[in-house]
Amino acid sequence: MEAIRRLTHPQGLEYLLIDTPLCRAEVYLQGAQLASFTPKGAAPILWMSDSEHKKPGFGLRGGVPICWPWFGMHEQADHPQHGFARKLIWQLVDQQQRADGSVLLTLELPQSAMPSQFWPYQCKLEAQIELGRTAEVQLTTTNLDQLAFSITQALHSYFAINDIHNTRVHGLQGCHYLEFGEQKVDQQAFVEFDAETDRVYQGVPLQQKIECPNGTLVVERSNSRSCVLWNPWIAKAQRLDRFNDDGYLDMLCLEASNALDDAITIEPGQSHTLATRFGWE
Ligand SMILES: O=P(O)(O)OC[C@H]1O[C@@H](O)[C@H](O)[C@@H](O)[C@@H]1O
Repeated sequence: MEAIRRLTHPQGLEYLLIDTPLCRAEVYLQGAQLASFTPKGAAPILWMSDSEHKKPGFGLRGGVPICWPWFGMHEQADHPQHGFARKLIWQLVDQQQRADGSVLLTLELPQSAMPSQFWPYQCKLEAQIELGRTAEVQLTTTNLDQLAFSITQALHSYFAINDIHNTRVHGLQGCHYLEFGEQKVDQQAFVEFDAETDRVYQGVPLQQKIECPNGTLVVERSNSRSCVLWNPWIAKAQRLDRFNDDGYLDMLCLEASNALDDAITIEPGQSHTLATRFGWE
């Protein structure tokens, strides 16, 4: 069987199915979205909502959505939450199987697909997804305009932690975060969960570990000044589309971001690459 196959989901979205001695993964062209990733012989690393219908035009609720060129709500109400890149069709521009058994995919969001009412700048947006025993997603923004522009962004990873009541996140002790409008500091050695959690940590170390019953996930970020920790808990799970009421029990988002005040300004001719890498320890 070929290691990389291009398939079409029954609802119409095209995706790549990667099956190598190292891992099995799916990457949707919509949003350049890594939708599943399982190292061979190990538990799945990424979570996908059981009620996700995968219809074109909806961001997939799971895997690693790419939030770009802004993260979260925009100050202008008609701008979609988390930007537009996650709902558009990207192009596969390169695929490689490397000597070490890993696969490297390169996808690009064509400028012509970018809605000019939200994004008047000329730029190149490229995602590289490397799939081996670990996975890495890199998002490179290159300014091809005459003017500088600023972005916020996130690689919004949904991790399959199999029991939120028995999950701890390490690597955030002493870090400042903003949650529901309040500035706080994490005092404990680890974060545990017993309520809705929606935090933007700023100036955090570049590695966190998520300890859950399936094992310990190591999550690394680069060129990421902030990270987001999100679990909707009971009431928000009930409000969310394409999210089962009990979906909050086995997912946790730990997102590589440049969010809020951490906007990145990119000068003409310059590039910026945000990346995250994750795998079982
Ligand atoms: O429903 P969306 O647009 O995919 O967003 C999901 C969540 O994404 C998180 O990153 C935000 O911190 C949450 O506030 C938000 O609810």
